[in-house]
Amino acid sequence: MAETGVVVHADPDVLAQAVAARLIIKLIDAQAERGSAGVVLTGGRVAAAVYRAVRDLPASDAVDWSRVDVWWGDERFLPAGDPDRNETQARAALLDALPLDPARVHPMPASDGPDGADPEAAAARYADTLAAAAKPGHAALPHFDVLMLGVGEDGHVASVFPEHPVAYETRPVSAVRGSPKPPPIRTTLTIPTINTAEEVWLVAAGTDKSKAVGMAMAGGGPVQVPAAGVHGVERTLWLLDRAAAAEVAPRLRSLR
Ligand SMILES: O=C1O[C@H](COP(=O)(O)O)[C@@H](O)[C@H](O)[C@H]1O
Repeated sequence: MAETGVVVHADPDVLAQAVAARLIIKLIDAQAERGSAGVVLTGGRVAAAVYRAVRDLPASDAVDWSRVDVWWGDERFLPAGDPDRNETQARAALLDALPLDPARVHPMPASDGPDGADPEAAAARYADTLAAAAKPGHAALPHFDVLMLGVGEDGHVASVFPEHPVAYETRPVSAVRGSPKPPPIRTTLTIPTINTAEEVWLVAAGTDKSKAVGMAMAGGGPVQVPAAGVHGVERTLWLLDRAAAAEVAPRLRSLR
């Protein structure tokens, strides 16, 4: 049975360091077990801090980065290189410093990419990219060892926003129009796709996240609080700082 864990760290810096260390170990273990590793990145402030911490931790040399597949959970549909793209942020904070195999880095298409400014076509293209990396005989998705998510103040994860049509989407990847958080057009893995990951880590820091985290952990509805609807096949981990954990019931805080 899949387990759920909650780990609360003192502050955002300690949280970023701890998540970075955990990620390095997870990738090392995945490579020892399967020969390669697949990670799904997220965007946002805490994610950027985690990426910088991975870059700066000497233990990251123990990962064979040439055998890591890098995917994204969501993307702001903007031109390549735009500073607001999650890809741009991850490259600047971490990826540019790693000896990755460029063929194994899979950003979501940009708005000046092969499909132009058509996010539905970009989402379909990303679904095809995922399917092409799937193991024969498996569903049309590759193996995700770990999928990281930030948590929005409104409870969104990736670009699945509360009460938005994307919260009901069953295709693997979706365009998002009318996002309540700028920019308005995005692409995202959908909840059913997120929930195929071996481990899902929800990483949140700060008081502004405490309400959403508290509601998600208290069993909020997945359409009203998308963070409540995600889970890993083997493990779901809530990785929080004290401020973000402020509204988590004490009995849930001790889950391991
Ligand atoms: O727009 C987005 O926001 C969320 C949360 O970001 P944060 O800065 O509040 O931590 C992020 O998880 C998502 O990937 C991104 O597109």
